[in-house]
Amino acid sequence: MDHRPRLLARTALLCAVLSVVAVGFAGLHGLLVVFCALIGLVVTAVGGWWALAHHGVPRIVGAVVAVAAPAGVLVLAVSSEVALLVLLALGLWGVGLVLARSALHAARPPKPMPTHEMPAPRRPVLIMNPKSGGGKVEQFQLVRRAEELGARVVLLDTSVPQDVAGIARRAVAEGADLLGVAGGDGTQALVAAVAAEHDLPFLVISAGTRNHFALDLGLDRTDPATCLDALRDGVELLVDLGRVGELPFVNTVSFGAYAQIVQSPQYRDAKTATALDALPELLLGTGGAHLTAHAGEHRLDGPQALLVSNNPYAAPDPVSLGRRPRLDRGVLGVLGIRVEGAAQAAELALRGDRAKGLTVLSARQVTVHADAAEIPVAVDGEALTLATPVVCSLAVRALRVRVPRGRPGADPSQQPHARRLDWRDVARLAFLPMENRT
Ligand SMILES: Nc1ncnc2c1ncn2[C@@H]1O[C@H](COP(=O)(O)OP(=O)(O)OP(=O)(O)O)[C@@H](O)[C@H]1O
Repeated sequence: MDHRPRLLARTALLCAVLSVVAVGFAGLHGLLVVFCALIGLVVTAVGGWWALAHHGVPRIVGAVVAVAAPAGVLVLAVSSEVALLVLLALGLWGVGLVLARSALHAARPPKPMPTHEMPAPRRPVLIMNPKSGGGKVEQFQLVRRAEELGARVVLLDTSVPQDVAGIARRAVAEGADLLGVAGGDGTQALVAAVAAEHDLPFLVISAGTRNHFALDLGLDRTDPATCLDALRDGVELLVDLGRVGELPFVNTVSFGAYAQIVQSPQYRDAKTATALDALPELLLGTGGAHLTAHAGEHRLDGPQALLVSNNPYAAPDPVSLGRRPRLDRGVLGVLGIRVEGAAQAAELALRGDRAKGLTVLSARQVTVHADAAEIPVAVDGEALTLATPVVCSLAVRALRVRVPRGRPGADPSQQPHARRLDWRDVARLAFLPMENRT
């Protein structure tokens, strides 16, 4: 029997208790510092809301408050007599959190996606975008390396818009027995759909800028050439393929504020300035369509931002989504944000993913209605406009992805511990007999 999870859980609880004891030793002063830190968090969130949701003077005041509040708390904590004890308490709490997450992770490690042995392709065709990732195709000599492994390479001419799905279909008609892409996730999705349509294996080469799909397949994002190893010694994963309206997607479909901002022609050149300019109207509900989403039996009314993903992300954190441990669960991840004022921004800061303004769920289908005939939608990061209602769904395990047998992220149990933390689970793990823990 593995005692590590129990040991980790008990140590985590011990750290948490010691942290409380340290605050207790610091007495009234210590409690005051902790209380001020919480107030500081609330004031920072309120300042942040004013900075994002307003223009002009209120924005400047909000930004100053958002920066001054944590600085003030820091000065107060350092100058107080009990600074060391408070620091110790914070340190213990931090270590406790890390250990608690590790304990839960060790008790129920996510299982890797099953792999399937399939014969190597004999007529692989790889579509490569020389502009992706700032020129990774040339930087990593992908054309030469792929040809050495027996692949035919089609280099995209990016001087005019290319019908990538059409190129892939032609390759299939000419006898390709594998399709692959060295390019961004939008291009990956278009060719993946053609591969799925013909039940052919699909090869992902992480030559884009973000490579989110490659990341969640466990591929090496630092060296796209390693993805070509799948041609020599590969296995297959059966993964889900997203569909939004008539279009395929491999990662995410985004509605609301983000989708609206990336539509803006100025966005590519000045991302932050464009976002700051558009956010007040979008957050206060005057700048975009009113959305209503139906996800299974749930209804999300008026989310300012809505993210639908091909399988749920491990950490329901709207800022850094982390990664999807599996791509074959047959469900969409749904993340909706609705923050209507400074009070709700403060609640979000204090309660994180438990705040009312944040909805996290999974569903087999998501339908987005709007009070407009068309809405901006970002599909795998590409800015599009789609007719409403917009329906998102999944073709379950419809895509055969050929990946190298040895790839760095194959085992999700080795990934950062992003699971939602509930101290009751930690206590159960620490003290209940094995069979009563769930
Ligand atoms: N179908 C296409 N036809 C012509 N040019 C294209 C096409 N798709 C992409 N491009 C060009 O290639 C550039 C790189 O696009 P791509 O999305 O492949 O990579 P990226 O932007 O580096 O990666 P990511 O999508 O991860 O940000 C685009 O800016 C565009 O100019």
